[in-house]
Amino acid sequence: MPSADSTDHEVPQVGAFATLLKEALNHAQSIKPTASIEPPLTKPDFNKLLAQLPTIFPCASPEYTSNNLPAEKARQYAVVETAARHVFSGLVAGTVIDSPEFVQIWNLLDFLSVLSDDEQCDPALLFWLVEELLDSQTNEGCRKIFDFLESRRETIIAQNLKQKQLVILRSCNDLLRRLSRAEDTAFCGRVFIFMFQCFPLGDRSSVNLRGEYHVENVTSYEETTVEPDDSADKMAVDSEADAGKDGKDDNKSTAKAVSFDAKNKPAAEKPLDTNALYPVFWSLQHQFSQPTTLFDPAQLAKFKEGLETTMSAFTTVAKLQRNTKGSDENKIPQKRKHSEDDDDLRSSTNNPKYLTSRDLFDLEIGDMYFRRHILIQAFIVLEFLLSLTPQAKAKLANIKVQNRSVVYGDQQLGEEDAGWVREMKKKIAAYIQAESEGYFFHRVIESVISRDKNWVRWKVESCPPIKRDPVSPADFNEARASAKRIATNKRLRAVPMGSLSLDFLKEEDTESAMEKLKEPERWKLPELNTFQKKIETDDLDLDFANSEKEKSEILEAKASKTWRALRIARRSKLASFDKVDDWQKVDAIFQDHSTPEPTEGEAVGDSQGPENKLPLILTGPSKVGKSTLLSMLLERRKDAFGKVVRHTTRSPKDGEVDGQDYHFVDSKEFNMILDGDYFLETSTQDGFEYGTNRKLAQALEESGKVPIIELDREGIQMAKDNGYNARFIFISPPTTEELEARLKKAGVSEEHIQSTLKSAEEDIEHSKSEGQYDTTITNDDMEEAYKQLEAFIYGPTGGANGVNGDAAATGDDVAMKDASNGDDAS
Ligand SMILES: Nc1ncnc2c1ncn2[C@@H]1O[C@H](COP(=O)(O)OP(=O)(O)OP(=O)(O)O)[C@@H](O)[C@H]1O
Repeated sequence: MPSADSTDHEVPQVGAFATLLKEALNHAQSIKPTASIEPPLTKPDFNKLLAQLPTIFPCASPEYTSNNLPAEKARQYAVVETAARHVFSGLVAGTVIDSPEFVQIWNLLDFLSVLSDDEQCDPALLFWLVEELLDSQTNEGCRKIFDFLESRRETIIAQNLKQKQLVILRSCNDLLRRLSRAEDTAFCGRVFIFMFQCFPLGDRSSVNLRGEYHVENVTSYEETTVEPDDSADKMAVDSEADAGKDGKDDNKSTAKAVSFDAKNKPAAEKPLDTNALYPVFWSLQHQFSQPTTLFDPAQLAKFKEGLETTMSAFTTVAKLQRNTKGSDENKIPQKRKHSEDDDDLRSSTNNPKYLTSRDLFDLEIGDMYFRRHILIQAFIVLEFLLSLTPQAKAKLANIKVQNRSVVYGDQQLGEEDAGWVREMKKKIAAYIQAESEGYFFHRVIESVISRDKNWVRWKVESCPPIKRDPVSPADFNEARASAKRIATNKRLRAVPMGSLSLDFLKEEDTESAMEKLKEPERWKLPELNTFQKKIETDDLDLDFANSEKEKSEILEAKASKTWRALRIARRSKLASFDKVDDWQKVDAIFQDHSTPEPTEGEAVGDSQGPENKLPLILTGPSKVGKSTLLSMLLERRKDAFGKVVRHTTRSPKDGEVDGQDYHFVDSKEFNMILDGDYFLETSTQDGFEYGTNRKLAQALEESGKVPIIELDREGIQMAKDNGYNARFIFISPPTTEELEARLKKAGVSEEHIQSTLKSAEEDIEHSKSEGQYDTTITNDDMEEAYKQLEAFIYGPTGGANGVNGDAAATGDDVAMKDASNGDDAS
């Protein structure tokens, strides 16, 4: 039994427990002879000592019963705390954190953790001591303490977290206040991560509810201007050779930077004045770190100008880098070589600040990763600006309790500025995507930003609890019953509307009944021309109708016939639809009697799918006929294919049907799909999001259909970057004139026609690069193009993602006739 150390402590139990603690420490040292934090000591290591507790505190025994138990327990906790603090302060005062003896503190904390889980001391005691320990140590020492905390995190927060939360939060916040976020980011990050892991996701204790910015993070740079160096027609090329020749360059980095040598510069390329760019570029950091300064119109104007200058400089740099690629002299620096000194420096400082020396500037902007870093900052600030548009604010209007600190109710971004922001976002997105693995990188940024928007919204909503209560059994049963009600068929008609009677199946003679099923009128579609006569008769009847009622009945009947006729004509006479302006006059669809009969294998309503079930992705210039070919395929090969309809956040236009033209969803739903990583491609147009949900394609595949997706070139690239396995088909126009004619016919404005033709040429050029598409089909004659499409789809099963060499042999015609010289390349 431990003896009471009554000379040191007025309360005998304190002395007794302090002695027990010391025994525990000695025991710990004997079973863990190392001086390291690991391994943690656990309850079985201290079982013998725990068994002695009831001799000091009778209430520590599980069998102990008393009416006064809570008071006795409170007294025990106070005694344990006093003794523990006493031992602890003795140890802290007598050992330094780097010494091997300091392991005693870790052992003491482990013992207290065991006591706490055993309900023999206050649950927060361990953290109170940790708090003191943090206060007593330098930053370096605090890192060690965090090594301990991180190593024990799961066990020390597993029980009674509520009682511990406050002290954890207080210690972490105190520590964060001590550490400069700017200078000790990595450690700050550890502290934050520790907090995030300790607290439930929806806990608002550490949320920056007031939306404060870290305004002390000032980026300083050399403000004095430097005269351009005319002696060398280059932009500060840092090469070892130069540095050797010219003593003046001694202070420059010895790593090779991107070359801006005028000799290698394409004639049209504007030279880049990095001296002028330097202050403009670095001044952006001011607005990046304090976006609210942009409420001042002068600051906003400066920001716009600065970002535009930076973007055009980045574009020039990227072009120069592409042009000089391959030349050893002008290699882009991939990584600086670090000397050993550098390594030492990096391990002792965690300096997230930009190095803003003028000497480094060329090297920095020549580095793609550096440029990306800046562009991410720009993206964040642009998103912030967009949150000030009336449209963005309207989305918050239905939030009842708004956290005004993060809404900026009195600020509004004007239409013109909003337009600029959207354009700039597009520009930056295109820039990022064009660089190495840019699509993937851009997608990551988009996902992070869209997630962040959800957090911002949560803050705007004043952080409502995110934990949902479990559904009560009563609610569950009610939901199940109503789902059943909805899903259960209503009373069925004896014969579904428009269906032929199946009564004959009841007949005794099953064989003849089955024969009747084979009768052509049961499964064959009526001939198109049969409708012509019926519609003509309706027209005649209309002329002789005696009353409005009779007239409307005839009109209804005619509409039904016309609709059915159009559906049949759609399979083979889609081109004649252009001649139909009025639904009352559909003669055009009956006129061409040379409709080709369905060829073998092209059976009407044939549901047989191709052997190769890989999804098909169709692309090609606008109005080349993608949708037309796709509709033909869906119609002629019923049940074999299914179109994957894209999602969008924009509202439906006149005539657009939800689920048919697009899935019209709100941003929240869109972001949920994005967050789930279900989009195989996304794009932004006029501020609205578009995306193809791979789940829809998957669902089609699961139902036995081959999914068909219509995408533009960027979409295809994204799908490929995402590793989407599909067959890629490029639809090419026969000539630019023909494409122009189709564009005109479709009512596209002259200005758009020119830009569409230009991008069509780029698409066609791109399609010729090897491995881009599995096949190219020239859509001259629609039926012929359709045949080629089927031939490819049903043809020999080849690879995908542009590796199908066989596909080119299936009659595809890669080249577009060159309209300018009349050269028919086909
Ligand atoms: N081979 C063809 N000959 C003549 N006209 C055609 C041919 N193929 C398609 N068209 C017509 O061209 C127009 C555009 O076709 P469609 O809408 O299918 O193009 P698209 O490539 O899907 O266009 P977008 O990409 O803009 O959606 C339609 O009026 C269609 O009838």
